[in-house]
Amino acid sequence: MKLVFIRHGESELNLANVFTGWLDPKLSEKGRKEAAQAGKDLKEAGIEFDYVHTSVLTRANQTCNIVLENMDRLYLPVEKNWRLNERHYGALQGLNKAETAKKYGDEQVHIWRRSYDVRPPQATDEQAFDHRYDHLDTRHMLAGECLKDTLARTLPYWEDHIAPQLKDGKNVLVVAHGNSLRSLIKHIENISDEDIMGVEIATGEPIVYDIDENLNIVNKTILYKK
Ligand SMILES: O=C(O)[C@@H](CO)OP(=O)(O)O
Repeated sequence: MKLVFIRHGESELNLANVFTGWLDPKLSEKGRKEAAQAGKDLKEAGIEFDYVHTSVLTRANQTCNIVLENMDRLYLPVEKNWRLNERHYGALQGLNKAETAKKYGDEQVHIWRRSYDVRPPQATDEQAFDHRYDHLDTRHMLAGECLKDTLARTLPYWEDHIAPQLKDGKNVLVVAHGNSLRSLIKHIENISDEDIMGVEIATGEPIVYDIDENLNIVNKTILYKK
């Protein structure tokens, strides 16, 4: 079976070097091109999907549509779920990364960005959750996550939605975010808490796994043409 992860194309806030998390920017022009290229590369590689999963954030939804359009597969079923959202960046959301590093130091910002279990400062509930999360009990949700927290809410989605489809012999595409994908990669590749700090995911590059029926990874390739 094939399992493919794609981080959304560059967003307007990636371009502006702003902590994004659950903020909802659109793709930049470069981001739209990256998504189109990813779709073309997947088509050229002859990969067919049975199911598609994405978050409830615009940059991932746009990427998903552009990828499927370029594969001539817009008809595929797509499931959208908040559990695949980017890691919630708490009170850092909306701040410029370089300015924040000047204020708090590079080391502190690196810890907030890449440590496995240090949370960023929490946002207030009003800042943290917009109307699309009204159906969830946000009182019990974190308004600022470390990667460990992100994994705690992506893992149930993996176990209940994605893994059963792979076990059933289906090919699955997941279009999500740098850190929601890092959390899933940590899980499926069994990466240590320390080593995951060094794992970076590029925008718009399909990560293609061949998976056996026990969900072991047989092969991993990254498709890119820049
Ligand atoms: O701002 C964010 O939400 C993420 C992804 O763009 O940034 P970082 O590289 O710090 O994980």
